[in-house]
Amino acid sequence: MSIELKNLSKKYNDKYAVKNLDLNIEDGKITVLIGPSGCGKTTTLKLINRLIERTSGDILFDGISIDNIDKIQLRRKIGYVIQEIGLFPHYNVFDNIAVVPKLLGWNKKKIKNRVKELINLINLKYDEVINKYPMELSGGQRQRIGVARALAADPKILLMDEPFGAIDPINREVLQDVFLEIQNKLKKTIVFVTHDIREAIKLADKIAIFNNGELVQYNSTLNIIKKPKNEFVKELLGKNAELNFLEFVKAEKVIVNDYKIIKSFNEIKVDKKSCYIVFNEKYEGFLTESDIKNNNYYLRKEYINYNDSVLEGLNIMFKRNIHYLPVLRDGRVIGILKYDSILEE
Ligand SMILES: Nc1ncnc2c1ncn2[C@@H]1O[C@H](COP(=O)(O)OP(=O)(O)OP(=O)(O)O)[C@@H](O)[C@H]1O
Repeated sequence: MSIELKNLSKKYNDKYAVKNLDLNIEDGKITVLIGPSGCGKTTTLKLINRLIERTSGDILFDGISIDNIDKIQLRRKIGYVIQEIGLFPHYNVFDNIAVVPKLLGWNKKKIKNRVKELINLINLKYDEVINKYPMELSGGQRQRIGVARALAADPKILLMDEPFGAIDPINREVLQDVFLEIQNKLKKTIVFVTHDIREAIKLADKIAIFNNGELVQYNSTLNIIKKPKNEFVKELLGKNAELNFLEFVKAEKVIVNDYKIIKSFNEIKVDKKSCYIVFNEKYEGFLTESDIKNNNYYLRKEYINYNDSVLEGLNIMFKRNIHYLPVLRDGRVIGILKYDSILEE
């Protein structure tokens, strides 16, 4: 479900918390809102969820104004995850996740199946956690339960306000990876607030940079890194933005399809593909255009997985002195990393 913010403003007394905000949040993508404290990120999330009312402008969901959507209907379409998650301390994990399905009047069997499915999705073991109370869980586990709870009624939109902010750096990385896996499967429309530029680079399809209630720049992660609009954006990105990008962004985000899959060498034609991938039941290896020109039909075996970082891919390329690298997901080729075009869009 897409969300369009149109000339949206929110004033408290005489001061703008959000000012003349135009933002098209794409369906099925992760949009990250980032900026200094007090710049209006949380206010924007609350406006979308109608926890607070706007002063002026409009918010459209798949083209329909928020004024024409029933508040309860709207909330059902939206899951909300916050930093100190707010799990109910006297409910066990099962009851915490089941809050919304129970409100919706689902039957017991449907609720149990859904809770099981969600525990599986967030990579926890059902029997180990299901009867525990929030205080018996680690911070990371609590946060996962919070995500499961927000997803319980299968909302189309997920609003996440610094959901991993209070987690230590190592567990944070794990949670981010789990989160990306979940998004890969579910393709929700996600608006994610963070302070942490590394987190933004890792998770975002698009980044919206805020300052003083106003939108400074909105673009794909790579375009922002390549063309920061002004000094403020440059400073926010920091010195190592390109390196962060290579380190944190998953290979699948920068693949190209400039390759051909073949079952035998007979299928090789001079059709200007940069790379031929030999694939029978499973991946066997690849040849590059120059291998073919040089009559070198010795299959190269390297590849990386879709969720490895681009930097890992580059590492292999440097070591093996190659410019291409097949990217696999569940044993299938989903594209190639191409040295020349990694930082292109
Ligand atoms: N209920 C309120 N009453 C008055 N002012 C408010 C209220 N809520 C927010 N503000 C002000 O609106 C501005 C934007 O706040 P908001 O919480 O959206 O910022 P933020 O970018 O999420 O900050 P942080 O990263 O610190 O959470 C701030 O100046 C804040 O003080």
